[in-house]
Amino acid sequence: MGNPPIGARAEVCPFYSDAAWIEGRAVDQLNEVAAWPGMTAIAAFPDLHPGRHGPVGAAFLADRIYPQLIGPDIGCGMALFRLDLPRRRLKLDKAVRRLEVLQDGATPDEAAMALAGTPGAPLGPHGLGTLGGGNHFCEVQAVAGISDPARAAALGLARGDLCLLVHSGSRGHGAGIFTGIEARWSVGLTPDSDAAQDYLALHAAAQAWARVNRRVLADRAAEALRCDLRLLCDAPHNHLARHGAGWLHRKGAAAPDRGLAPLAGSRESLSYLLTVPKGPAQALGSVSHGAGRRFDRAAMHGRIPRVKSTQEAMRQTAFGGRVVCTDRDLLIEEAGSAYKDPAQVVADLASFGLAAPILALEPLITFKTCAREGRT
Ligand SMILES: Nc1nc2c(ncn2[C@@H]2O[C@H](COP(=O)(O)O)[C@@H](O)[C@H]2O)c(=O)[nH]1
Ligand SMILES: [Mn+2]
Repeated sequence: MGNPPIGARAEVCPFYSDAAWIEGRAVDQLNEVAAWPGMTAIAAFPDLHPGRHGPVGAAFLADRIYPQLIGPDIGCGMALFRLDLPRRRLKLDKAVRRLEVLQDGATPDEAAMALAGTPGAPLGPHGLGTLGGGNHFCEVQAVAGISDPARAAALGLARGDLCLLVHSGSRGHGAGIFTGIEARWSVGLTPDSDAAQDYLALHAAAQAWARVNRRVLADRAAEALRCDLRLLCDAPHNHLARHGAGWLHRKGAAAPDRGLAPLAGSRESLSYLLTVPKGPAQALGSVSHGAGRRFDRAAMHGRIPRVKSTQEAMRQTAFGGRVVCTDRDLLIEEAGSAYKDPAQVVADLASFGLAAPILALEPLITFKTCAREGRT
């Protein structure tokens, strides 16, 4: 393939309509990354928004490896499970109390057992079974509407059924790997260099660790709710993968799992389960995983007053759901109004033939953090 000549730019393919809320700063970032050495193609999705080292909500194909496009949360993803629990048996306040165990993380024995024999094992058990901060969450949801009855039935899902959506990644492990390599990334790592090989090995471990973490979180939530659960799909959205002769960097762009991907809205809007067909080659086998930020964290502090009455009100949602978040800054920064309209994101993806909704999920309990000493 060879490097493009200096001044050449990767083709940027936007998969969003004029109705999408896209910040100019995110488009500027796309254009900057398009001019990076060795960048060959970029797909931008309707959840696109500015990020620290490049835009979020996009997939980047290059002939070399840019760790900064993946960022610290290597392997972050969304796993959706069906809960074997009738909705009438879910008592919200009791369930909220029981879910507080999620703050603790796995015991060392549980963690060691869950990691044993996986590529994540060398990273060790520290932090396993914890969500982390920011927009990570574990959410009990109910099927609120079905758009594709045949696919929903094939997945064993009907209106009112309960699901669990877990959004988490590799915690401090990914961050440590990223910091360790930081000084060497600026023009990308050539794939056969020692630095690239080291990064790839650590990246693979972090990605596997993150997947185990989502499973452990889900198992602990199901145990707390006294029910069984079944995995529907686990789609990572911050990672590096081979793609033809190049390296595909997904930054907030999901790799579908067996043709399925969750699309998270916010704690105050619907989320969706999508079916993802092969789609156009320019989409680089990727799709949106969320609604995407509309306002950054600092802006949210200007939009929502930090007063007690407002904070209390934010712990209940328009769906009658509960939000477990004792961190007052996080409660504001992650309010539903921080995010774009997920229905518009889904409509844009559908109009480009990238995905179609199977069903919509309403949030019942969004667990983020509670005032209880965790294990880690
Ligand atoms: N159902 C919920 N969705 C949420 C919540 N907080 C954020 N989100 C959505 O998830 C993605 C995550 O983005 P990432 O870049 O950190 O991977 C975000 O775009 C939101 O649309 C929530 O509490 N519940
Ligand atoms: Mn994420």
